[in-house]
Amino acid sequence: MASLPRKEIQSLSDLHPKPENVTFQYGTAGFRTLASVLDSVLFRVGIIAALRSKKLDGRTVGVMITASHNPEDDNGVKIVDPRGEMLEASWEGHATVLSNAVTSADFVSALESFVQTAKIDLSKPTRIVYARDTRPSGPALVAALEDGFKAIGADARNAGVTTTPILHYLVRAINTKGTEESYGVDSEQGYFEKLSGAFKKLVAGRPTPPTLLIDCANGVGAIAASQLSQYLGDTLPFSLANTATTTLGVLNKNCGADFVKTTQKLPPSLADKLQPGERACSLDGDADRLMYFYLDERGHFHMLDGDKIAALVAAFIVDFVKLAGLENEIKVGIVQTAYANGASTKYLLERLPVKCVPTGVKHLHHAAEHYDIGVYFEANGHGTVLFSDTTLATLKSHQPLSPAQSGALKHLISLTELINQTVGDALSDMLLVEVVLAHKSYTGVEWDSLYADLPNRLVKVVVGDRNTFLTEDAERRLVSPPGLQQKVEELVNLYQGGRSFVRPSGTEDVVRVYAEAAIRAQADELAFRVAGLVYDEAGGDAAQRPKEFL
Ligand SMILES: CC(=O)N[C@H]1[C@@H](OP(=O)(O)O)O[C@H](CO)[C@@H](O)[C@@H]1O
Ligand SMILES: [Mg+2]
Repeated sequence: MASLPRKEIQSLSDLHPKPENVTFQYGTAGFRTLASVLDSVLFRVGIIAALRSKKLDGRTVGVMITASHNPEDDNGVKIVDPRGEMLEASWEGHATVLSNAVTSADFVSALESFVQTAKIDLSKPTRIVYARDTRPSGPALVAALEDGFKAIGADARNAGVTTTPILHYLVRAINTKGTEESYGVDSEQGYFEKLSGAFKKLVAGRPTPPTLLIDCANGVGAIAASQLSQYLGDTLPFSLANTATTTLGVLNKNCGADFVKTTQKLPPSLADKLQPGERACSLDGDADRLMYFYLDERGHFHMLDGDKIAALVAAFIVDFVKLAGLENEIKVGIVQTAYANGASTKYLLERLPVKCVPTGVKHLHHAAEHYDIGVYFEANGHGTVLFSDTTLATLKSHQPLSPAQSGALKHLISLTELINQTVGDALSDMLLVEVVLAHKSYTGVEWDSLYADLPNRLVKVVVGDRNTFLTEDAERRLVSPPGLQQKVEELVNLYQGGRSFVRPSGTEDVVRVYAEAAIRAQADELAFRVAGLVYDEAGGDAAQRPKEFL
């Protein structure tokens, strides 16, 4: 039986000491915090990822260094499983424990006991592919990660600076290379060719759409989008904004998908670029989230978020399934979280099965796998469409009975290639939206009119210990602190069309309050009343109470 290279690990680990007084947690988005404290975490993740690969018989696992839409000074790291999916949940706990071992010696002992209890065969090979976004802290963190690889002797491929979804794509492409399930050529070029090739088939014969303005959040999406444009040629003209990937201090600042979703406003930098009647979209810092928006004829801003994308895309896919004569074989379903706008849930429920799951992509992804075609989107614009293996086989073997069926079938197959099924992918989703808009001859206005969003408000509440907040029913109800849920409901009942829920964030040290109601002023009032209630119940200091809380 091979054993861990104790000495190498310990001596390299000494170069990456764990900072005192910091407790790390592998949460919804992996490890994510201030970049300045993450050095030891990266070193250790190098080793943990290697063990994960060994545990999976040497299949390739991914490591992505990014803090997505969070501020530039943050960074983070997450491990990607062989099918391009998020790390299996049980390993999140192991990663947390290992990252918190105090000294190098403690870390090595913790590793040894983990290898034993998890029954990891150390003689297995190790394969890893890793990448980072454009954050200035990236290179140093990559170096720490590489020390981890070196310590355990991992065979690791550097995919450089790229988007999170491209890294997920690479993982799946590497692991399926040369098999029947081949996901594509395992290079960035392979990714761009796959997406652009499918897009061109789907829009063939249609007029060139008006130029799309893309806000790249000054992040890695700017690099990927500009590469993509070379593959698309004039099939989709776009112009890029917020592309300053090397300027300090601008990443995600007053721009990007999270800015648009949380402020429900046009990024100020686009004010002189977007004209009334035109559509645009924003990516986030690692290009896995997408928000669309447009200015109406009077210049008013309208947001088309993840819920609107889900509604647009799901209806389109359902139509093609019917046109292809497959409505009995292939059932389409939707997955949302409690943050989905109530109006979207109502609209979708009238047409399709809809499931609500807890926040976090892995929950949505797993639930979507239960449908033949599962469409999932978080309201914040992270989502994708999954085609089950059976569905893929059905699409391959189905014999169309008419030219119309044959055309629809071909389109469905192209959609399976256009959509990055490993994870939400802003660029792939953007092409998907553009395909639907082109087929339906929709502008932002027609798309927006599918349903009218209920006004809503999201508020953060800083509390002493967010872990005292526990929820049930896909986070829609609080079970602890005791009695609080009932008080929330009493407030909700005072508002027409009111809905509100309270849950601890998985990525920030806050409790989030969401509220919606039939009119804007009421949604705001309900949110701030519930926030005040939460603050007071959690023993918040009266002197520090935010003045907007009611
Ligand atoms: C309200 C909201 O947008 N929450 C986000 C946020 O999670 P929290 O657990 O709410 O902090 O970050 C997650 C990871 O990016 C994302 O999946 C989720 O949708
Ligand atoms: Mg992101």
